[in-house]
Amino acid sequence: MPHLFEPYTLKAATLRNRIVVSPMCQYMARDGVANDWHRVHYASLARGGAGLVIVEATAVSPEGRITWGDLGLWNEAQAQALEPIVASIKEAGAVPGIQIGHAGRKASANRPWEGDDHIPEGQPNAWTTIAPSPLAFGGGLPRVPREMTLDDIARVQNDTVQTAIRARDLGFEWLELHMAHGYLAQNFFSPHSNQRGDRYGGSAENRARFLLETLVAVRKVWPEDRPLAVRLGVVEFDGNEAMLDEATSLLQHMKREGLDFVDVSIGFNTPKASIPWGPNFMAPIAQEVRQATGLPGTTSWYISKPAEADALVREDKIDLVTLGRPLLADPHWPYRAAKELGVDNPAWATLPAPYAHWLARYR
Ligand SMILES: C=C(C(=O)O)c1ccccc1
Repeated sequence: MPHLFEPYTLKAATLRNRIVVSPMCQYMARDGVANDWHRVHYASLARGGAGLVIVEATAVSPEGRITWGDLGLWNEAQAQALEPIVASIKEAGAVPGIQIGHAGRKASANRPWEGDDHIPEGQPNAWTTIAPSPLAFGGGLPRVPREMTLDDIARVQNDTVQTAIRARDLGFEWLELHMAHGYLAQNFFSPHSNQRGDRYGGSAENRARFLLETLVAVRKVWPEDRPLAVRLGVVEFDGNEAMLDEATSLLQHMKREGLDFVDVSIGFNTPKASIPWGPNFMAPIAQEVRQATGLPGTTSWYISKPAEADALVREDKIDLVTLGRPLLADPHWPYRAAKELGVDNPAWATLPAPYAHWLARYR
């Protein structure tokens, strides 16, 4: 059996294979409420055969959205709208996961295909952005965020806990805290965006404090038998070589506090980064982080070929393969990979009966 199609168990979650649908913002919500777009989107991805489907970055509060089209889980109407999505993912045989977070200084933006930039201040659908320090990201995101008070920090951490409780009660079985990609948690962790003089800024330990406190608070409400993960930007590709060591130290501490799994990603916290895009380019970094922390993990970015994805697992670089765009292009990528890798009965190994029956028949 190819390693990519071996089951994977972590705590009480068992994935039918090593393929993960990356949380990918759809920006199609209104007031944070999921709709038919999301129901079809997630059911299709789950029916395509992935082992774990992680629902896109879901905001813990209104000002925590990247754009006005982001999903939210700060109220009961949003929770109710997610119920059928959890059910359809499970019904298709995949594990339902969700990523939650706060956009920090990248918030209050237009949807990527409508500018990918900050909504001009004063426009009716713009809102005040908050972050550790009054430092703008730059480029198309020039707004200077309001510096968070200690009360703001406590509120956002409580918002995150309340969202985790709603996700728990909805039946999500895998929770990922979004601590990457230039959003709020990354804003605290990175010197590019955190120049606070209090206990949340300065040293690496202080810059990690918000992230660690949030992990500890969520762990207290997230069931012990359900995996708790973080997606963390461990490199910035901006010449700051210390960041990987700081991230590794943080993850080691998080593991001691109950973190179960890490999704190794990129900081995306400065427009000056020089990212070495290329096939599977994050895999060696993910392997290094897994070895240094003892955490199981995954990564994504430029992973697209079934044989290469299988090799990443076989060579113990990553435990799970997280795919984004290849699954948008082809939600049945798992079926195609199963065929290519020689899995017996590839249709029945990946697809629901109404599809598998016809694909396996008349061969
Ligand atoms: C919308 C993103 C997310 O939700 O993490 C994102 C941000 C930066 C790069 C890739 C994806």
